Amino acid sequence: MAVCTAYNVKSLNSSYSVSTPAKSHLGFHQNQVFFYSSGSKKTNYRRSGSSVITCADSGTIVIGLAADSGCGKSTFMRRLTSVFGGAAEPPRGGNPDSNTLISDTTTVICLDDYHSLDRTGRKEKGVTALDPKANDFDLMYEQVKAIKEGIAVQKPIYNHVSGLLDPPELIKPPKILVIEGLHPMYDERVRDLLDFSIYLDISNEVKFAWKIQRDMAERGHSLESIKASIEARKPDFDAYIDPQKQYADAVIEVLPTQLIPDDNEGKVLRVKLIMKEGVEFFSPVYLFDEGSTISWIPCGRKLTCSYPGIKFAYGPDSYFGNEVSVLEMDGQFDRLDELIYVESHLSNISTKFYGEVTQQMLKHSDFPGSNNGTGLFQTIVGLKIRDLYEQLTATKAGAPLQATKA
Ligand SMILES: Nc1ncnc2c1ncn2[C@@H]1O[C@H](COP(=O)(O)OP(=O)(O)OP(=O)(O)O)[C@@H](O)[C@H]1O
Ligand SMILES: O=C(CO)[C@H](O)[C@H](O)COP(=O)(O)O
Repeated sequence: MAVCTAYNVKSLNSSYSVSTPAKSHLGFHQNQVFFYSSGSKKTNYRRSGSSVITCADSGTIVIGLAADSGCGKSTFMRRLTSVFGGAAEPPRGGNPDSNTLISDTTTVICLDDYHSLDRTGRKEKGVTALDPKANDFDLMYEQVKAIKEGIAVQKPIYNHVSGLLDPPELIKPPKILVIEGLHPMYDERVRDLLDFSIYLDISNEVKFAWKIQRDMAERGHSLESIKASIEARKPDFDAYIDPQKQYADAVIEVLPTQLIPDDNEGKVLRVKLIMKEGVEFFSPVYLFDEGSTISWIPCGRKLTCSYPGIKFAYGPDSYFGNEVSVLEMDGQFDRLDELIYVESHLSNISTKFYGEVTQQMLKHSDFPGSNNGTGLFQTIVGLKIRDLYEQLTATKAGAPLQATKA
């Protein structure tokens, strides 16, 4: 959707005419003229006289979400889509093994679709899917750029069931495109297209515990095969995936709890939300007092906590040489409805009404991590993305036009 505004247009009257495919969506207000159209980024509108007005498209906003496999990307995407008030579904009538999820506002594409080598090809060449050699970054860049500019693309599909590359599917430009997967911030060209980026940083101990839970309980894998798969991926994970966190605007870091000495169960988690300072349209969340260093145990009269309790921390820090604010939660909630007490002490959470975070968390209490900092911080980042989208769209829509003589 292009929303174009021309300022200081003199002598507007009903005889003003515009030769544009969007003529029916022309609107006047005071001395401004608004055009609404769909299509590519720049559209020229010719006035009946001789001036040409160039206007900018509000375009597609692109969000990058990076994490290793099995680290909560799908769960995060479901929380994000819900913040925009919809449910995401695979493209209708398309490949049943498509990795894409579409809702009214968002389209989530999985970057596994840019694997250039299929499962057999990787095996033959002795490379993992994490190796850049197994991925087509030129195509990823071209297609994300095209979508950002309002152009639909035929994106390949990597079929996780067969391990083959399936025929492509059509991706139309949405309001928000989320590119999720192993490498959204690896290639500098793709990275530069991102309006906001998130890295889910799951420590090895926790990743192992989650993998066991899913792949052993739900997929029937053995403990040995899970260990072997994590070990086999580790060198490439360290070389190509993990370094991307230095570029992220927000990092959700998940660590074992510090509340239970030598805990190795991985059930109680310590979660940090690391937020870069100075990112346009993103103001970091804070606890009590912006910029201060705070330690807070909220358990007591207003928050029920069983062993080992809950501890929050907040303060400024440095992360890969960048100034950041860090909000931390260790422990888990006993009663989600009491989360409102914590929410009311957080600021800059970009809610539209009092208690929206608590409402979202209660709505999805069955999602993994809903009783701890993973669910809380994913929900908050979802709200921040909505806020960023609204600010970016408003800014682009209101950007002064360059009016030039034809
Ligand atoms: N916050 C969490 N707390 C506990 N377990 C979690 C959490 N997030 C994810 N998990 C576990 O990890 C599994 C994978 O989560 P999810 O499907 O969201 O990850 P993913 O990154 O999309 O995985 P993949 O890339 O393999 O599809 C879940 O089934 C669950 O067992
Ligand atoms: O890391 C992964 C997903 O993020 C997968 O391992 C990768 O896509 C390879 O797929 P498959 O397991 O089907 O061979």
